[in-house]
Amino acid sequence: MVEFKDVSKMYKNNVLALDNINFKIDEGEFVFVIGESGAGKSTLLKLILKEENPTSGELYLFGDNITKLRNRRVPILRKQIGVVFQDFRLIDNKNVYGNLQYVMEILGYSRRYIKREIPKLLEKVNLLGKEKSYPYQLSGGEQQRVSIARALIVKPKILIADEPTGNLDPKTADDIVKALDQINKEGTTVIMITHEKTIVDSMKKRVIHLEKGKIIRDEKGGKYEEN
Ligand SMILES: Nc1ncnc2c1ncn2[C@@H]1O[C@H](COP(=O)(O)OP(=O)(O)OP(=O)(O)O)[C@@H](O)[C@H]1O
Repeated sequence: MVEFKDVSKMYKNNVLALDNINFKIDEGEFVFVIGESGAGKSTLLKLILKEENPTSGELYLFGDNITKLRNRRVPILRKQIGVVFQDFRLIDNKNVYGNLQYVMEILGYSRRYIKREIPKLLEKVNLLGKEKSYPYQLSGGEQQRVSIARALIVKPKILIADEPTGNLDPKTADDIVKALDQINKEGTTVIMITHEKTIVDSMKKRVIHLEKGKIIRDEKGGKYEEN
């Protein structure tokens, strides 16, 4: 589903953010990407989303080599990937329903479909009944669940979560990870960047550990730190 073959990324300032990366993520996997600040985690995501291109190596997504994908084809690729950010990125002056509706309208879905689909999305993240609430009326965990629902609009094959629990207390963080786990169990591949040791240790999922642009560990059922 995602494959990096000898991928390196050097930015224009000569920083080598990724150094000969090799890994493959299969359909249905749940993978944590961990590593210190500057290890290259965000760069890895940017390559998957085609926000950046590798300096060398080959990148495969859904079986296609996307290394040299034409710009006009990038939106089609992105529609298959949902993204969740640490800072939620909701629209403050739209309520929960409006936040989802807005994105769906931009994507060109019909009014009927939107009306039918929003309750299903909210049900998935356990937010039915909160349609009329504005972001400021929601807890951090609820806001993050709205952003997860928004990421699910396109029915993505892959959900990428970039430190989704970074702004949340431990209990709420745990709920968010459980929501992601449930989405994974329903078939979506999940890639989650995190710094939270307790979450990684409790989930016992695959761990890809980056250090200075290199993968220093890729372990199934791994922990945050090596045993
Ligand atoms: N657009 C850019 N131009 C130049 N250098 C960059 C750029 N983006 C990232 N870098 C550098 O590449 C390296 C990897 O950065 P990256 O953002 O991928 O790390 P990270 O693991 O996501 O860090 P953090 O946990 O702090 O978000 C760092 O040395 C960073 O300064």
